[in-house]
Amino acid sequence: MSDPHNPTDVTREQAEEAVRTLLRWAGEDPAREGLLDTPKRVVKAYRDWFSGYESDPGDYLRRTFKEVAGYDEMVVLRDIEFESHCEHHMAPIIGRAHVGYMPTSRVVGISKLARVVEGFARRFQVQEKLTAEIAQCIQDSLQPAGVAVVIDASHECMTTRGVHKRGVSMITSQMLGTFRDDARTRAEFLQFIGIHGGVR
Ligand SMILES: Nc1nc2c(ncn2[C@@H]2O[C@H](COP(=O)(O)OP(=O)(O)OP(=O)(O)O)[C@@H](O)[C@H]2O)c(=O)[nH]1
Ligand SMILES: [Zn+2]
Repeated sequence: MSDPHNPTDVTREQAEEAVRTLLRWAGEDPAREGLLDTPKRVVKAYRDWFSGYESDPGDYLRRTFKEVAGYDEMVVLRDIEFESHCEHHMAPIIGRAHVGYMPTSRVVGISKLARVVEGFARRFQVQEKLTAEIAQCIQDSLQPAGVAVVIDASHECMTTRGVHKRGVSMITSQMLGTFRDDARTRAEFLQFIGIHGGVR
């Protein structure tokens, strides 16, 4: 029977077996009582963490509003919290995204910008790609005069393993159109999101 939430060729049973294999690799006994339901829970958690593959984030931006009489300045949504996973270690990336765009004739329901962030975050990512994908999706869908995306995130592959550096955050930005070409527009956006001359 086909499962609308599983567009892949991997069955749930195969995914659960892979979790049991990893448990054994870590030194555990998957048959231990406390771990019996763990593969089922992990597979369910994966459907949540990686639900971004089930949708095209651009679809969230199809519904726009034309009646914005007189408004011709930037729209900024700041501090959009997100969780993602790095594609190198499958470890969490936890952070905030700030998104701005300069509407031309149409605006979008503001929650939809956060949905676009979620749609790309709930995939395996590198932060640079996540930043660029969000910006390009908004640019392609709304065709505004410009888009700005800044992401500030911490990578658990750096904090809980490997180099073990806590408190480090990575900041990336992707500026398109007027945010890229006009220093004053970019500065206003950075001021709106609370980054002044690099100090938050
Ligand atoms: N540029 C970038 N690097 C990332 C991101 N997420 C994780 N990384 C880095 O990806 C790199 C992978 O490096 P490798 O040397 O292949 O992996 P590794 O041996 O596990 O490296 P260490 O983390 O240094 O132990 C590491 O430096 C990670 O910190 C990201 O979103 N962007
Ligand atoms: Zn990583």
